[in-house]
Amino acid sequence: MSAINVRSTAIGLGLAVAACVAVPALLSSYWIYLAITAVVSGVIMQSYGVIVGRAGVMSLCQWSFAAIGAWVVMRLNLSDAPGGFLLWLLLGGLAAVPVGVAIGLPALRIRGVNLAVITFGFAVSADLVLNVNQFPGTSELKTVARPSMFATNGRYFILAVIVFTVLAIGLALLNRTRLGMSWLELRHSERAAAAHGISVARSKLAAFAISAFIAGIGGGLLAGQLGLVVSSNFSMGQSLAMFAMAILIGPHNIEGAIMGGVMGAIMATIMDKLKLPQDLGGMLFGVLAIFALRSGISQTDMVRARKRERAARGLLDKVKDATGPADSAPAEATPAVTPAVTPAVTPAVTPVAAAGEPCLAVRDLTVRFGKVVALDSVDLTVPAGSVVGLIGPNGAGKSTFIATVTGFVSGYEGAVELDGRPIDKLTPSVRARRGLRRTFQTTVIAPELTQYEYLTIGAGRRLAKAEADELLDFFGCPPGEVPVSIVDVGTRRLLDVAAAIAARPKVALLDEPAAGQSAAESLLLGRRLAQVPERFGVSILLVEHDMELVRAACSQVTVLDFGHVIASGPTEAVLEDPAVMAAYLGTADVPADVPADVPGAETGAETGAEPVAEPTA
Ligand SMILES: Nc1ncnc2c1ncn2[C@@H]1O[C@H](COP(=O)(O)OP(=O)(O)OP(=O)(O)O)[C@@H](O)[C@H]1O
Repeated sequence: MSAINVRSTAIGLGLAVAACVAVPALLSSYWIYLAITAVVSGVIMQSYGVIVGRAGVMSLCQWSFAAIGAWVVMRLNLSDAPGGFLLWLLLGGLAAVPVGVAIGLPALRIRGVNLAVITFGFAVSADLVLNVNQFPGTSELKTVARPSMFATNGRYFILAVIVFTVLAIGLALLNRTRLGMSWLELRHSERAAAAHGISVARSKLAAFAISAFIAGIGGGLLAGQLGLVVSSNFSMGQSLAMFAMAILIGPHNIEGAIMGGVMGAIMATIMDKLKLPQDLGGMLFGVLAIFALRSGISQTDMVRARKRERAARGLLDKVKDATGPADSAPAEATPAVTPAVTPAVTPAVTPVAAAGEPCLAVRDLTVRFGKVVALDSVDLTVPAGSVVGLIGPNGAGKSTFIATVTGFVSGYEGAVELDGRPIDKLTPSVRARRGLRRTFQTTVIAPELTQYEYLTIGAGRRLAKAEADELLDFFGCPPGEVPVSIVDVGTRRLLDVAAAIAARPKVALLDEPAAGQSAAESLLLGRRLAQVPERFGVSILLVEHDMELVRAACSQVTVLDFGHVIASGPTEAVLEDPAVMAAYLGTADVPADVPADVPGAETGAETGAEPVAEPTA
């Protein structure tokens, strides 16, 4: 499921070999030199691909990392250090890593444009330092000694292609790991990443470190190409133009890195031939990049998404044909839950408390937002092997309860215990890894992921295809290859629930998972959720407004009103309690199965966005 695409890799390798044969044999020395420039720029583009394209961090200082690589290579060359050029290249890349991590540290607290300003500041400082201090060897005119095998420009082109290819394969493998996929999730929502147990800090620092390493290698290659480098080779203008190009093209896709490299090399030549100032090229990319930023998607992402969606639509049509018109039967005709798969084959991954024992125990929980007391001394227990409902009118404090228990709201009073152990001091990502997963009222899933990939992120481990298929079938999601971009909002919520369950946590806290579903789909989901503890070994705390769903899923219900628990106990008894109906529905005369999202205005409470602080992971 997460293996590297063999066909694309074989085609890519074939093209690389063809270029290595054709370029030195067929092109004049001028064009060979330009081809080297394109490949070296392509290497540096790959560093933008990691930090800007995948992790979504606005880094404007990749050329400064490249300068560090070049500096190390030239320094080692000047002192005739042992090991030769290839070792120096590696050391140049490694030397950029601690600087990348240091620049990444502010990124743990700062985002977006503010972070761009910090990286810009570093690039400007590096520019100043390089202007004052020459690169080693420039005053002695000691040019970099290339390896004898790659001494000529034709041969050096081959070396550059080898380095580019090795990095591209390494990144393709990395992108399929949890770390690589976590970058995509970070780009879309740090909260969602933390809820999946991803350490936001570690992922961001890793992105900075790896991108700095690649840029450092690129800088070292440039030093080998030019023999001697000067500060203007790593100017701010260059950095900005490459950044703009990265936004526009999307160098996290291999074709984007190649196109970026080629355009970077050719643009300078075209400007030269047209006798136009070089900065004009950078400005042109800058303008185009603004359009890319506005649309939120790079050119290569757009092309890839269209291709993938076309293929997935075919797959969806096939599934529709296979299942026939039964799927489009009226909502009322929906039968009792009939999962299309064989009964549970996958045992729970995390050991859970014995059935009936408290798995999640919350005591005396009080949360204040200024003068608003969102939760007031709330006690709630989720016994192992059960589905517990948490209901109440809009603004009662349900989402705040989930956010607090999962660590997204700090500074609360009370105690939260998971499997008998206090977790109050833990960050959201650590709580998630301990076995507490949550979904959000507003689902944010990176649209470029397939459902399989999203489940893998949620699971936090390699997921067998059969296991992923079982989960998707169980929750009624389309086939796993279908990209999230063409999945409707209601199904994305189900996918989110499936991803939470895929982790086999001790408890999954689901915040209105049925929003966007029809009444029949919602009822079906309720019946499915009721099976989850036995089938997947996961207990559930369910926040919902749909009383039919709550009846179908929950054995116990706790009712909140203005942050207070007003009732708690077996579902039917609680839902028929006149005090609950009065509080929840506004009148005891209204039947309990009327959807309860209507009278929220009676409380005068705010609804909507997730009331949480930024994750502290
Ligand atoms: N970040 C915040 N700052 C200030 N007040 C907040 C914040 N988050 C929540 N509140 C308030 O806390 C109370 C509980 O809100 P919460 O969103 O938890 O209710 P809810 O029961 O989940 O509502 P809904 O059913 O509409 O989702 C509300 O009065 C809300 O306005």
